[in-house]
Amino acid sequence: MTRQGKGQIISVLKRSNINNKSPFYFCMRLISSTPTRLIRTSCIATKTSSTPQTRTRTFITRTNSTRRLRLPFNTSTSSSTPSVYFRAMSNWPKITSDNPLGLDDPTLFIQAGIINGELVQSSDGKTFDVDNPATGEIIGKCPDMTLSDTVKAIETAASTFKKFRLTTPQQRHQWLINLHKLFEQNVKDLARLIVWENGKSWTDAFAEATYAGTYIDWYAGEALRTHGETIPCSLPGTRNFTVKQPIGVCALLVPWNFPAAMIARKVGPALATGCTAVIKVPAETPFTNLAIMELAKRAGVPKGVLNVITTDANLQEIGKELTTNPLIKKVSFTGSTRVGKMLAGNASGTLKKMSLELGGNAPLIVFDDADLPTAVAGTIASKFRGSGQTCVCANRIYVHDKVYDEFAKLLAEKVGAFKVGPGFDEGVTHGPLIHKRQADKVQEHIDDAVSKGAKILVGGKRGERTQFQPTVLTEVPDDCLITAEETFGPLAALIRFSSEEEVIELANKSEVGLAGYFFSQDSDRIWRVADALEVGMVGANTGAISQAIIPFGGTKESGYGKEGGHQGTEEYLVTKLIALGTASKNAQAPPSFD
Ligand SMILES: NC(=O)c1ccc[n+]([C@@H]2O[C@H](COP(=O)([O-])OP(=O)(O)OC[C@H]3O[C@@H](n4cnc5c(N)ncnc54)[C@H](O)[C@@H]3O)[C@@H](O)[C@H]2O)c1
Ligand SMILES: O=CCCC(=O)O
Repeated sequence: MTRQGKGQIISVLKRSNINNKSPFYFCMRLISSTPTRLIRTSCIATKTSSTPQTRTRTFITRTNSTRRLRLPFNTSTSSSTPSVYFRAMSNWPKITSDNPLGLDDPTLFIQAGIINGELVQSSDGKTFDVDNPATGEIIGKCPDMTLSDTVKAIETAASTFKKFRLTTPQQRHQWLINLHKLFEQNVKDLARLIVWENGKSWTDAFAEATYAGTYIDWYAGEALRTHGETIPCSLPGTRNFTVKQPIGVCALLVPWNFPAAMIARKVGPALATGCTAVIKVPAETPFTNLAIMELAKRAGVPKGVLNVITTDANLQEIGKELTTNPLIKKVSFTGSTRVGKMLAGNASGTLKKMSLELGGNAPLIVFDDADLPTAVAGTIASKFRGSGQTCVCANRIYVHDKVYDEFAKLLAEKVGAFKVGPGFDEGVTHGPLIHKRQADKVQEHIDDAVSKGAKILVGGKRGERTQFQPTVLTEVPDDCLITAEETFGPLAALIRFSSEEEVIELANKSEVGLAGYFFSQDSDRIWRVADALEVGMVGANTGAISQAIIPFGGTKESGYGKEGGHQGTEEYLVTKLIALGTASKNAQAPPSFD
């Protein structure tokens, strides 16, 4: 469904009479009866008693805005003024001045940090802007919180922990159940916030918001399953058992690429186990995180349990505080290997428990016995999610010589049909990249590979701002930037191989090892290759592995610790042994046998 309307020309700025080919300019005011933000124009210039000429120009503007357009109409002899039509896409939220992001529930748009349940500004009064990567337009502001704000948040989390640790599993289960219900009820608003600040397509954002909710649901169950053990005892008169206790105050540092799912899979286990937290949200995407905090409050999570720091300028010193302050007992970080190593170095001074979910450089192998349509679908699912800005994205695609050309053709057909644009636009499958530097990196990887002999089969071009066309490169040599480091963008690099031994060696050459994928219909090979890949997660005949119920995490320099599954719960617990003795008169000595 699209909304349609007609714009009003307010003035024609220039009209050349020199020759028929000169363009003219006009200034127009677009008036929409519906509160619509994205407008596409299609201009029809009519020559008196002749066929109208149509020129289409796509741009984004606010409702009722004035815009200067330069369009090459061949109408210098015409006496008529062109008309402007616009179409607003149905996924664009309906905005008003008191609901600038067009949320069903505008109170979910929070531009503040959170300490002890209060919405707070920075102690030095500074703020930073958050923009929409599709347009560069500022969508809101957040406090640029300081070191002293962070210390206050840590102290709040520490004092709240003394009480929160005593809550029952049933209470925590109920809060998480309530929160999951709120995720479901507000899934569209969460998806809208994701599109506004991260830029991903509406379909991707909706899928992410739904996926995030599954972590809350899973950890609602986990709250009831933090069982200890009883252990046979070798000491007379003693019984051994273990209890699982919450580790304490957690520092949770979340990235921008999955603004709902990453916080959900850290906050979920923290709440399930009775930990409190200071959450450092990314400057690019704070609003989805903050909306989730508002939902947690509505779910009944007590104040002081989840404290949020928003910062941009003070990132370094706040990151340091969160990884060195002795009140913090655990750090969970998702981001680059470079930053992860630095934070782990900081945290080693007080031996904090750490979970690090860092960069990947996933190999994806298509063997000659693969079912090619399955391999193409799996490659697309893995490579292009979030426009390639996903830690488990396939990065190096090894294709057997015998099926290389056919696979490349099938993949290019699908990738060529993708539509890149602002995430709310109807039909857009892939949104822009988060930063210009991400788009530059994709460009650099393409240029490097092409200079070494690779060919661009489809895509390869930049679009408006940070847009990048989904790209397939063929004949990529194994010694280029793409194979050495994760692109984190919509670039599928196809590398030839001819034997299983060779490709396993190439796949394992990377110093990181998060995910790996392969496609084969030979059951013996499936066992062999799944065993041989040096990664934390393997997708065999699938490109989609992410689920709340699995242990998500990597090996080598992709980090350590798991998120999701029951393993993810353990990360927030300490196991305590209690050896319970009895009065010596009751203790039975072990019998002796002749
Ligand atoms: N594993 C993932 O899901 C993931 C997510 C984002 C980025 N990355 C990787 O990182 C690369 C660069 O992206 P980036 O520049 O956003 O990554 P980054 O590691 O610089 O940033 C990731 C997160 O860490 C925070 N951060 C950065 N420096 C920090 C510090 N000193 N203290 C505390 N927090 C800090 C950032 O604010 C952000 O929220 C990508 O190309 C990709 O390879 C991976
Ligand atoms: O990019 C990080 C995580 C993505 C996922 O959970 O699949």
